[in-house]
Amino acid sequence: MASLEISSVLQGGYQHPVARSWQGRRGLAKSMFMYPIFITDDPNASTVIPSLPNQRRWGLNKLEEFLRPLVRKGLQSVILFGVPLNCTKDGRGTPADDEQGPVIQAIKLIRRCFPNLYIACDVCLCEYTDHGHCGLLNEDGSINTEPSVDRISDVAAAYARAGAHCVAPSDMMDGRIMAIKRKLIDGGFGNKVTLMSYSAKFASSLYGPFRDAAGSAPSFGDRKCYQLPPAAKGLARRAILRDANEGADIIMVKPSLPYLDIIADAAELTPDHPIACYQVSGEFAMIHAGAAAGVYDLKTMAYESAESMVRAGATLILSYFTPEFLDWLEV
Ligand SMILES: NCc1[nH]cc(CCC(=O)O)c1CC(=O)O
Ligand SMILES: [Zn+2]
Ligand SMILES: [Zn+2]
Repeated sequence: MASLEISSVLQGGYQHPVARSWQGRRGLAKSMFMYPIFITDDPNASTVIPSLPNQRRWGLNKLEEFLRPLVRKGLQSVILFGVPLNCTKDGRGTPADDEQGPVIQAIKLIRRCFPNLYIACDVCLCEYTDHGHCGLLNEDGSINTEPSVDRISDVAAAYARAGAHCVAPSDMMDGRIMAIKRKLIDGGFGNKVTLMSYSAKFASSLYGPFRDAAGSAPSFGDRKCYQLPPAAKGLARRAILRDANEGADIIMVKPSLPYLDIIADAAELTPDHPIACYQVSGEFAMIHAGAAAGVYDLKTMAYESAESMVRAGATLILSYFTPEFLDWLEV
C-alpha cells in the first residue's frame, strides 16, 4: 500500500453511496446538499449564532435530536466544524485532534446514531490555534508551511481513524493535499476516505458570520497570504489542477455566488471530478438580509442561487439552506 502512487488511488472518492451520487451531473436534488454543522465542547449547548440565521452551535448531547428530523427528511451528508470554547488553544492547534474533543466525539456519535449519514470534516487549525491562523507561524508571524502541512495532515488522519467518510482541508497551505493523501494511504484509508479539497478558496469578505460562529477570527493580520486574491482567476485554475494532481477526490470552490466563473473553470479543468461549492456564511446571511428587506422572496432567491451553482458546474453544494431544501425538494 505504501508504494501506491497517489494518482492511482481513486476509490477514496466513491467508497460510500453518497459519494457515488456525486459522480454524475443532474438537477437539484437533496443529495447535492451538504449541511455545515458547528459542534462545541459544552455537551448541552444549543447556542444561537446571531449573525448566522437559524444556525446554532450544538453540544454532543443535543446532536442526535437535532439531526434525527433532518435525516428523516432525507439529509445525506454533513460537514463538521469544531468550536472548542473550554480548551486551551496553542500555537500548533493541539485541541484539533483531541480524542475527547467535539469533532472526534461527534464523528463517533453520528456513525453510531445515523449509520447512513455521510460525514465530512473540515480540517483546519484556526479554530484551535491561539493566534487564530490556519497554520503554524514563524517568529515574524508568517506561515511556516512545512510543519503546518505536517500538523494538518496528522489532524486529517485522526478524523479518518475516528470514522469520517471525508476530510476537507480548508487551511490552504501549499502541499497539504499530497501530504494528507499520503497519510490516508499509509494509514489504510486511501480507498476508504474521500479527500475534498477547498482548492479555490478566496480571501473573501463573506466569512464573517462563520468566524463569529467558530471563534476563528485571526488575532492579528488577515488570511491574504494563504487564501486567494478575489481577482486571481489564474491562481485558482492552477490550484484546482494542482490539487487534482495531488490526489483530491472532490474539488471545491468557495465562496460560490461571486465565483461562478471559477466553478465553471473547475468543471472544465477537472471534468472527471465532482465539483463542490460552498455557499458561505456571508452569502447565506446576505440572502436572508435581502429577503428581510423586501428585495426578493427568500425561497425563490435560495433556489436561484443554488441553480446558478449547478448551472456553472457544481455537483455538490455546502449550504446552510440544506434544511430548507430538504423541505422544498421532492427527492
Ligand atoms: N478555515 C476556516 C474556515 N473554514 C470555513 C470557513 C468559512 C465558511 C463560511 O463562511 O461559511 C472558514 C473561514 C475562514 O477561512 O476564515
Ligand atoms: Zn482555518
Ligand atoms: Zn476551516
